[in-house]
This record gives sequence, C-alpha cells and structure tokens, in this order.
Amino acid sequence: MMELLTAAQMRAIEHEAIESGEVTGLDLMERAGAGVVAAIFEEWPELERVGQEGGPEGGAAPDPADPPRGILGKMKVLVLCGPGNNGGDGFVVARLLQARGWQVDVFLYGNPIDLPPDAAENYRRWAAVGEVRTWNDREIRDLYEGDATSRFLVVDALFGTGLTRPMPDDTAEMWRGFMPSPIVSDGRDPGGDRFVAIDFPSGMCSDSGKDFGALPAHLTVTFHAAKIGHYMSLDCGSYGGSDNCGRLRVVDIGMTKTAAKGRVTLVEAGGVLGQTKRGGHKYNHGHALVLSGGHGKTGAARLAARGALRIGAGLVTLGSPRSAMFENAAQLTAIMLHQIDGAHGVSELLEDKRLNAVCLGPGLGRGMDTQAVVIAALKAQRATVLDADALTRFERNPQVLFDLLHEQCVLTPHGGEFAKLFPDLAAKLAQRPQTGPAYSKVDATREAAARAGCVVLFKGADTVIADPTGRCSVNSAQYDRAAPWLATAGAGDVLAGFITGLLARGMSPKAAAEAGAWLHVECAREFGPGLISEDLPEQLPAVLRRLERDG
Ligand SMILES: NC(=O)C1=CN([C@@H]2O[C@H](COP(=O)(O)OP(=O)(O)OC[C@H]3O[C@@H](n4cnc5c(N)ncnc54)[C@H](O)[C@@H]3O)[C@@H](O)[C@H]2O)[C@@H](O)CC1
Ligand SMILES: [K+]
Repeated sequence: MMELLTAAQMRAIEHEAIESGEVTGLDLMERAGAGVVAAIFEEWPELERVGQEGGPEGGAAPDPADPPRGILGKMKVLVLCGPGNNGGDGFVVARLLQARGWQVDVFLYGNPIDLPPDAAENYRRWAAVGEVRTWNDREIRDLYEGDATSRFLVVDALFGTGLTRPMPDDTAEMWRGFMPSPIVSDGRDPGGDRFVAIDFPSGMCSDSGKDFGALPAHLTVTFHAAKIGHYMSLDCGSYGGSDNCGRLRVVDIGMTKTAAKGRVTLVEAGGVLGQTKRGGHKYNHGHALVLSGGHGKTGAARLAARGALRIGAGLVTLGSPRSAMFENAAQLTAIMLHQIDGAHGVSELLEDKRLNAVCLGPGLGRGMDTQAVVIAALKAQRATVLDADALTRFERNPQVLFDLLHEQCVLTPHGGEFAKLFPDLAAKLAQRPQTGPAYSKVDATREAAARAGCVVLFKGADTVIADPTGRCSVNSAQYDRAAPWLATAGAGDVLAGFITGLLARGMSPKAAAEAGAWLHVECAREFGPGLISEDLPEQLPAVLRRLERDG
C-alpha cells in the first residue's frame, strides 16, 4: 500500500538513509534532479528533441512549421531556485538540461552563502557552467513576458517540504505574471509553456495541501513517496490543494525506509481485492437492514439498499414506515420490505440477530423520530453506518450521539455534516494558515474519529478515513482517478449502502469504509459522464470482474 508522508516523516526517512550509509545527501539530490528531468520527458516526450541534433535548438529561431510561439519553435528553461534543498534540486535540473543543449536561466532567491551544504555544492557545480542571477521579481517577469517568440519550461524549485509560512512579498509580482497561464485537464497549457514543480508547487503546504500563495504547476515531481498535501483537495483559497499540482509523478530516489509511525496510506486496488472476494451461500454474506424515510422521501434509502445488495450482502431488507410501504413496494424486487414504525419497531426487528448491519440516514428526515430511531439502532450493537440526517439530527447535542457510538460504527459525513457534528474541528480546518505545517483534513478526521470512538469517513475528492486509534487512509478521486461525475444527488446514499453491504459481509469498519469508497469511485469512472446515482451500483459487476481479473 502506498504511503503518504508528512514533511517530518520524509526528513526522518532521509536522515535514517544517510545515517545508515545507504546513501549520501548529494546522491539523493542528484537522483532527485535527474528524476525531475526524466519525468519531464516522460510527460512531454516531444521536449526530448529540444536542443538535440536534428531537433529545434533551445534558443534557436522558430520552426516555421510550428504555430506561432509553438512548443518546439523556441524553448527556454527558467529555473527558480530557493534558499533550501528544493533550490539544490533546481541547480541539478539546470545543469542536466543545459548539458542536453537547452538554454537555461537560473535565478536564486536568497544568499548563496546561506544555502545548506548539498544545495551549496550544486550551486557551485551549476555556477561552473552557467550564471546564477540574483533574485529580481521584475527581471524574471520581464524575461518571461518580454520574449514573445519563445516558450518556457519553468522549473519551480523555490520551496518544497520546508515551506513554513506564506510566500514572501518579493516573489508576488513574478507570481502574478505567471498566474494567468491556464492549466487544462490533460496537464497542458494551450500556449505551450510548461510549469514543473519540484516536490511541491511553491506556496503549498506539504502536510495539508493548504495554500500559502501557491503557483500552480502542470506537473509536480515528488520523491520517494507522495506527501499528504499532494492528496488534499480542500478548497484552501483561490486554488484548492491538489489542483495546484497538475499531474503528479513520484520518483524513486533509492531509499528503502518507510515511516515508522503515524502512517497514512492511499487506498489502492490491491488492498480492496483481498477484501472483496466472495463465494458461498447467501446466508454467509450477511443481512443488511436499511431504514427508509417516510412517504415521498424513500429514494435515498432504496439507493443505499441497492448498493448494499450489489456489493454482495446476502440479503437486504428495507425497513419502511407504514406511510411509505406502497411507495417502496412498487419499486423493489430483490430487496425485501418490512414495515417498521419508530424506534420501537427498530428495536423489535433487531432482536433478529441475523440482521448484522444497519444503514441509517439517507432520506430519514430530521423529525423527532430520527434521533430516537438512531439511538435504538445503536443500542442494538450492530455494525452501523450513519449518514446524512442520522448525523445532522444530532447537531445540537453531538455528545448524545458520541456516547452511544461503538467500534462497529462508521460515520460518513460530507463537509457540511462534519461541521455540524465537529464544529470546532471544521473551524480549525477552514482557517487560512499563517504557519506550517498547517492543520489538515487528515488531522481533523483523526480527531473526529477519536472523539466519536468509531471510524469516520470524511467525504470529498480526498476522502479521509480514520479510526479511533489514529490509523488513517485517503481514498483519492484525483489525478488519474478523477471522477467529477460523482458530484451528483444520491451518490452519498449509494456509498453508505456499499459500506453497509461490506459490513454485512463481515468486513471490519475501516476496511469496509476503504473498500466501499474505492469501489464507489471506480463505479463512477466505469460509467463516466452522464452518471446518475442509480447507475453506480449497476457498475459494480464490471468493476469487481476487472478487479479480480487484474488482481
Ligand atoms: N528530504 C529528502 O529526502 C530530500 C529532499 N529533497 C529536497 O529538499 C526539499 C526540502 O528541503 P528543505 O528542508 O531545505 O526545505 P525547502 O528547500 O523547501 O525550503 C527551506 C528554506 O526556505 C525557507 N522558507 C520556508 N518558507 C519560507 C517563506 N514562506 N518565505 C521565505 N523563506 C521561506 C526556510 O527558512 C529555509 O531556508 C524537498 O522539498 C526536496 O525538494 C531532495 O533533494 C531529495 C531528498
Ligand atoms: K517547488
């Protein structure tokens, strides 16, 4: 399973690798720089021709066959180096690209004598073959904007994991000059300029993804492992988290260690496959109960029930109040229907121990009954998913809910629901940070899970899943797993159903939340544009088949 690191964990891994004699800091920096260059050519193979024999020269006259300011007409490199080791990586990239025949301009923010040792060494190596220009915001902007016939490869090596505060004022003007360059979804700037961020787009907090004034990139190249901030997509200002990174590539720089403790993992196919294999009799796959809202509010629960059945619960019963029995009966076939009225009805039905997982919330309504129904279900001590109204109904008194939750529960709030149950954590998360590392969605979800005493799945393109012990993972619908179609009414109800179905099959709450969230994104991707929530469960057979085939 891929791990997502904090800056401190990455520093500790580097320190350990150097201390053990496995590698030197200079080796790591050279590999990092070489990795960035390799990633640039993997991302844009056409750039390999720049500066090479038979291809357009870096700095040569435009090729008439290319469109005006066309990508290969005249391509220059602008490397912006900062005062730390991120800048050191930049000097390596400058040297390696110049050696390939590119025309390279390098600016250094800060004083060379203050550079840390490995960065200072790479400063010297570059200075032996090229010029280091002193930082001048205006000059950089003029160079970039004043050359109408060239296209630029801008290498952002200003700040990486060492960024601790908002971007300095004397970089702001240059930043503004760069900002208008639009980034489109395939990672290309239609004008032909390419922005590559080393490790992180400068101005982005590596632990939280929060924005200290970031310069968005088309391509971000990071080392050893992705950092948590690369996968946080919160709206953190005008540019939100991972959107700043463009496409993300992780380069191996030859370190073997992993984070010792406090690991955050990325949910991936391999982890899900082991959990989803099925076989045996329907009675071995559990019996899920989904509670429906009243007349006119039944669709959400049916979506959840369908999700639970498709994901492999042996049996699914929809518990419906009397007022909605006809409405539900008219639209159910494989899902069973049982009349349940109020909290008493829930307690009575759950005397049947075969019902081993319960889903409460979708369409349940915010009436008086909901709170009592949730309390009755929690007292029955089943694996339980609480979503939507089952959460927000406790807005005024979340402690009542926390006192009843147990370790078989999963809460699945989106941002608004999270803020109602955990207002202080949501406020901390929403704050514009002044110092780093900033408070992240990972921090907030971990605190929420500890407070609730159960698994919390905090939804988003960066769904964070944490248990009360601090174990934490991220299910990403970003980068090559982007699924914008998931932002559709009822998608959350299906997710609650997926998790309930997996709980019914006997999975642990955290594993069920992870697998449910991963499959939910895969279903959206399988269907693609035009998706509505009803489509999601129907994609599961194809997704599961593919998972088994490729796994
Ligand atoms: N840790 C590792 O294993 C490796 C790290 N490498 C590189 O090293 C980088 C981390 O290096 P550093 O720890 O030196 O950190 P950075 O190079 O990211 O920046 C640290 C420097 O920036 C200053 N600074 C921070 N925020 C500032 C602000 N807002 N305004 C002005 N100055 C500010 C700090 O005072 C310090 O001088 C990584 O991002 C990566 O690019 C690579 O060389 C490969 C290996
Ligand atoms: K950077």
